[in-house]
Amino acid sequence: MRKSIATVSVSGTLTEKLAAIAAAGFDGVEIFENDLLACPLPPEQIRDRAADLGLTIDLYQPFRDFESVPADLLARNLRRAEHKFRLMERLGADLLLVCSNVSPTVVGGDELAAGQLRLLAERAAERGIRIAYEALAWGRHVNEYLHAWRIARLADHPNLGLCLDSFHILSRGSDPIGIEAIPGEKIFFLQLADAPLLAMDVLQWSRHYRCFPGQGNFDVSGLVSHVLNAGYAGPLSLEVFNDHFRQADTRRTARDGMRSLIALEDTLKGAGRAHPVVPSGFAFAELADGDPAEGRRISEVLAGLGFLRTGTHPTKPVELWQQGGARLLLNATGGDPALVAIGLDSADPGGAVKHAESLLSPVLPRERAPEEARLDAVAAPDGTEIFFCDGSWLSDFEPDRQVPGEITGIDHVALTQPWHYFDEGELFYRSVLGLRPQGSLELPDPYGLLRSKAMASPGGAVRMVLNIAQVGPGDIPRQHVALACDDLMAVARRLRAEHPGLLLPIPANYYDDLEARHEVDPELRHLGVLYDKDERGGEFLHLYTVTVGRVFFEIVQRIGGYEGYGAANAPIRLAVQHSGGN
Ligand SMILES: O=C(O)c1ccc(O)c(O)c1
Ligand SMILES: [Mg+2]
Repeated sequence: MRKSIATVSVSGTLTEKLAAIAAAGFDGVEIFENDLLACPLPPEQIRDRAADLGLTIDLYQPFRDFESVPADLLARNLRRAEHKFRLMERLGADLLLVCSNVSPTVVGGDELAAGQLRLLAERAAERGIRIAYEALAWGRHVNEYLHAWRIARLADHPNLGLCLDSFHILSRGSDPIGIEAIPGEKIFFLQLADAPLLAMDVLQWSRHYRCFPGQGNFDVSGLVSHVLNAGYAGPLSLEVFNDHFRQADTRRTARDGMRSLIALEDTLKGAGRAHPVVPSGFAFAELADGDPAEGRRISEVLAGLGFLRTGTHPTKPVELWQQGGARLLLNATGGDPALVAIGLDSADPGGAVKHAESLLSPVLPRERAPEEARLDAVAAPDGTEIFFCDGSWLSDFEPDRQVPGEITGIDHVALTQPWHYFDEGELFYRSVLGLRPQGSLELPDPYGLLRSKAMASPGGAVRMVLNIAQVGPGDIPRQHVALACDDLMAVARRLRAEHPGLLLPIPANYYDDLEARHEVDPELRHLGVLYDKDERGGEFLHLYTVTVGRVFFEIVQRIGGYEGYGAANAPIRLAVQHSGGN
């Protein structure tokens, strides 16, 4: 299908927007009026610029507060419309979006609205222009798409049809099945936006929190399938009002929008089928283990946790450390200790990279000696390298040894996202890796708020937590690797006895509160182990190490089907980390 985007969805000036939208591979644009008003170019040059870039101008918008008005206002509104029609001729646009009236001066009655829209459509028809009528979710009288359709049907003019906007429909909880009763040729335009579920005024929700399909909680692809069943053949057009997008890099946002439409098409094509390349587990996590300023190295922490160095790469300064099913690569190429890459077990690494590439992810070049294992990798939006592994990579690290120990594997990794690319990260991990969102949270931090989203593969073999930290002066964005074990109390006892300096200290006040809420083993307090319990009785025991560079480790034990991440305890950790408990 043709792909379009409203210029309001990305940052920049109109000419920057057009260039970025074309570079991202869109076929067309909706020109948002404010972008045009602020542009120094005359409409003819904007038209030529778009054409040179290979973009069609699919829609001009919005035309506000037109219908259901008293007679004197109608005359003024028609005059206003004539001006916009002339502008559209100069711009080479033949579809005008008219959104439902939000003004308190509206006079009610479908007959009146239909009659006035019919007049507008007649005037438009004289110039070969069509009108797409859109029910804004906060429209004064018309705020449901089926109401807009009843009025358009009453008006009964070939140049009057509907603009359907997924946000307005889904934010009100309207059932999109009704779209199938609208003749496809009367749906003149389809605008797509997703949004997180928020309990707030719908206008504020729409103007600040929309996001690209796949980044929020709406079933946008389900809505699109109803629109296609109705016989709609126009473009899929993104229309997103988002405070972060307005500040983010123009080209990057446009590319992300394109990724969301490609993923949406994949979902429509593969409806009901499993994701093609969902990973089956963590092959490894790779950490840069340079010389940290404070002297401690990740390797010391790993040794304390019971890991053994089992191999060294033949040509690169990379060591393999193992314990149980957990494999960590330490890369001594310099830089502050940080989590730089994740290896995922994949049945088809080549296919996984192709899939990632089809979703516009940069494929990483790998310089490798001819005898080394083939590695397929792409870059995630946060810069983390994602490797797809079929097991052959381990042969680089002969001899591969079994290291029995308390740790059984990698439970999850927590990555810090740049704040203005948080939604991009979620879409990447959902579409490229087939992870499913498990929920999002906002957690108090002594100096701000931590926004966090958890995602997991079906079955939970791969779990990731994406955080955006508000980083204050002197703070570092932290990442962590959570290691699974079967007996956390035993691990804690040993660490407390042998390496007490590796453990993050937990305040006594936490245990006073914990003991008020749950009947817990008093030993938790003595060992500094944190505890959580879910509504279904699942339990979670965990502890944290101190931070080295940007990285710390968590050790976790899941009991009774616990699916969370101990979010209730994260604010305690953040406060201790901030207060120099490291
Ligand atoms: O927020 C608005 O005013 C607005 C304008 C035009 C649209 O298409 C829309 O969905 C919302
Ligand atoms: Mg809209």
